[in-house]
Amino acid sequence: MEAKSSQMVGKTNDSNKVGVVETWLRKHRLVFTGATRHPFTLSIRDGTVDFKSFKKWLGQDYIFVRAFVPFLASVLVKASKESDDTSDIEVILSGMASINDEIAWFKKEASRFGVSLTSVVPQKANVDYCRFLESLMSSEVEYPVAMTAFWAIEAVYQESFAHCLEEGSKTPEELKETCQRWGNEGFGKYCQSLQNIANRCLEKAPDNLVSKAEVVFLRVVEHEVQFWNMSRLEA
Ligand SMILES: Cc1ncc(CNC=O)c(N)n1
Repeated sequence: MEAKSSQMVGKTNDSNKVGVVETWLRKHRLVFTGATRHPFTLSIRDGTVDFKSFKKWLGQDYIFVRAFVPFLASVLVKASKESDDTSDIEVILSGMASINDEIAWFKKEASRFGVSLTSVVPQKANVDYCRFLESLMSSEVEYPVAMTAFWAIEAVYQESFAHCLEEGSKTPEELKETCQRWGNEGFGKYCQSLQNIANRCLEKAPDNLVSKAEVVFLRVVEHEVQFWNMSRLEA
């Protein structure tokens, strides 16, 4: 029984099945942790963060978030054509609604920190990440693959910022709102919904698509690490 259940990981149909995403998270634990426990977010958590780094991240992330909108729209289009569950559209739409809020929040936050969003020059890591997003927008990229990227992008932020709000963290008062934005319980539930959608799609997908999605997951994680690295001031 034991041997069978481990062989069937990600492929079982019982209610307490282990999804494909969980198997990747186990297999690539260290890589994923590199993105969700990055020195930049850990410095927010322990209160040692340099506000210049934070401002640099804020300006760069605004550019990324603007590029994320058409990516979300492309996932919505794929879902409307390829998904067999109409609730996927609702989850994606809720993500689009929160991005709308987020753009307004970035403007408010930037003015509070004295960052001029119109004069931010995108750094190489940002340009590379946005280019990667663009490649995923192609109609040639299948829904399960795009959905995997979508989940991973959101999950890295959720796990990173939720950690800054945990018991014992010394996050500076001025940065708590940022951490709340992605670390709150509602955003956690939204990420779980994205993960469930990804799992459901991947379960039905042929092996070659699952492998493609796994590679995309790892590339998202790499891009996220590079993105955090940009906050280094010498960079
Ligand atoms: C680089 C990066 N990755 C993920 C997110 C979170 N998604 C939307 O806000 C983000 N803002 N920036």
